[in-house]
Amino acid sequence: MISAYTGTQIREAEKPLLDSGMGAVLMQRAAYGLAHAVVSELRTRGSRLYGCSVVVLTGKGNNGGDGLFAAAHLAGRGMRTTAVLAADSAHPDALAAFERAGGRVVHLTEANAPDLAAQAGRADVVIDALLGTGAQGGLRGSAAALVSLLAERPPRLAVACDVPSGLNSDTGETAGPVLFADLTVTFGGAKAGLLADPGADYAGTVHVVPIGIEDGLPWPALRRLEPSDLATLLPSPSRRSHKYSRGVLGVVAGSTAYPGAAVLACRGALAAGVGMVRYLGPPDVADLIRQSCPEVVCSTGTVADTHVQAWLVGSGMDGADDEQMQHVRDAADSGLPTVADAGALPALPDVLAPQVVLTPHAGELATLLQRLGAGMDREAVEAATLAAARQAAGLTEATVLLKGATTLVASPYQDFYSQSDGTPWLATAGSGDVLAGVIGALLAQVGSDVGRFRAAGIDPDERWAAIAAMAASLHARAGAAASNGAPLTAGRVAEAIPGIWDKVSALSNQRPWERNSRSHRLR
Ligand SMILES: NC(=O)C1=CN([C@@H]2O[C@H](COP(=O)(O)OP(=O)(O)OC[C@H]3O[C@@H](n4cnc5c(N)ncnc54)[C@H](O)[C@@H]3O)[C@@H](O)[C@H]2O)[C@@H](O)CC1
Ligand SMILES: Nc1ncnc2c1ncn2[C@@H]1O[C@H](COP(=O)(O)OP(=O)(O)O)[C@@H](O)[C@H]1O
Ligand SMILES: [K+]
Repeated sequence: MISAYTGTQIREAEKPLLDSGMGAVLMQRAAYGLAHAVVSELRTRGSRLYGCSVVVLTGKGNNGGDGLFAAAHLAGRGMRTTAVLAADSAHPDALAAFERAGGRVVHLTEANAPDLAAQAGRADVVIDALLGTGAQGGLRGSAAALVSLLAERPPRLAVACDVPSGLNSDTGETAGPVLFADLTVTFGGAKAGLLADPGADYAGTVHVVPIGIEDGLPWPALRRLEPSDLATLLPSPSRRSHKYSRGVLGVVAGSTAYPGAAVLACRGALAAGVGMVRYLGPPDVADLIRQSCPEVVCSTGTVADTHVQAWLVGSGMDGADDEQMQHVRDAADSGLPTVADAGALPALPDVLAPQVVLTPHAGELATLLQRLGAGMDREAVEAATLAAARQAAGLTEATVLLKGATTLVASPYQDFYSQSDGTPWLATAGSGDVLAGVIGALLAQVGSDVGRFRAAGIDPDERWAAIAAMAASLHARAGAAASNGAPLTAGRVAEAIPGIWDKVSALSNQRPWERNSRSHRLR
């Protein structure tokens, strides 16, 4: 499990060490980790090190200090280093070390910003050390001008020091221009803003460098499940299992206009290991399901007389079908874990419960928030995904999974997950229906297995968010595997799920020391 923290949490964890006079040591660790990451990245790219040109953009705070000390290390390896000082001062010890190592210093002004941007654009490496966790708002003045110009002609390798400057390290929100990084080298722990869109767009690959504050870190602001977590959390049947003990999912989905959504939701659920799927819906949709997924049991009863462990409601549903909408409300009211997708979202009461997992994309979340009186349109949701998901979970008291390139899950309590394991090829019609099926299948199988989550360090009351994150990760990994860089259809995402399940389950046999490393990369 990868944990991410707000800038404030990281600074509080640093404080006892700073108070005991360890500040310079922490900075050296950060700078060495940054320099080492730059060297590794250049080697991976097959670039030479000696004579390689490095431009470090520096602000006046400790972030600039990290950048200057790192550049001093790189100068010591024979790289041609230039520091662009964007403020009227710079970290004095770091600047002195940089100059001693033979680095060249230039001062940024409004007038020379275009020249320096052109120079940085030609460099082999640009290190962005303008602002870190101490940023108040975005880049301003000549630093903003430089970064805007650099965006037009980006360098071969842009490396952000701790966070891309101008990005809010707590939320991933931006104010003003931000340089897109290929690699963000972040210190002491991942910052939550690097794992939530739009911050994740700017961060590139995130590399965490431990600096010795890790034991003082609090409960993370955000977590990310890794394959080894899936290996621990995914169920496997015991020798005496039968289809009912393995979990039955009830599906209320599809309409005459969108019958395929019900089929895809059922396929997602079947592929994700559920013991049985029972379908409740219009006869024409049921006929299509019988033809496409003969494993599904179609019935005509009500929610109350359909015996299941979890419900999936809403995919491809038509709000005009009163009977179906009544099923949706009954399922959400049943107390059973329920995934509520697409057409179910407008039909549900405002206040729900944590075992109800809502699965909006940004547009649907904006509509939901507007209904609840929180005025956010789609653009506002996309600009502040973490805040929007948190607000929706708080207002509805449900678990909210916000779909997108990064999928965020917010529990109504304190747990948040960010999964980004997929491929943009997943943005294809029906892909969300498959995801709803996977969530439903996992709710039915492990929703009541409190011990499984407690053993994995997850508060049992917060397990609904963990289940949604597990499903998002499985779905995204299946999509990436099925696509392999080429176009994808939703049905193929479902087909790829058992293969991914098998692959990650194999990790549970791995030796624990193979799962840990001191410094790690986030995919
Ligand atoms: N505290 C420590 O000992 C450590 C801090 N580390 C580094 O220190 C960074 C935090 O350092 P600081 O607290 O000095 O903060 P920053 O370096 O992020 O920047 C703060 C400085 O920039 C100015 N500033 C803030 N917002 C601005 C804006 N929008 N435009 C222009 N100037 C602005 C502030 O007045 C302040 O002088 C971390 O991101 C990390 O890189 C690491 O060296 C590890 C150890
Ligand atoms: N750019 C992207 N990169 C990775 N995954 C994406 C991207 N865009 C969308 N997805 C994923 O694809 C799925 C799309 O779901 P949704 O928008 O509900 O589509 P539909 O309604 O057609 O089924 C979600 O799981 C979402 O997280
Ligand atoms: K930075």
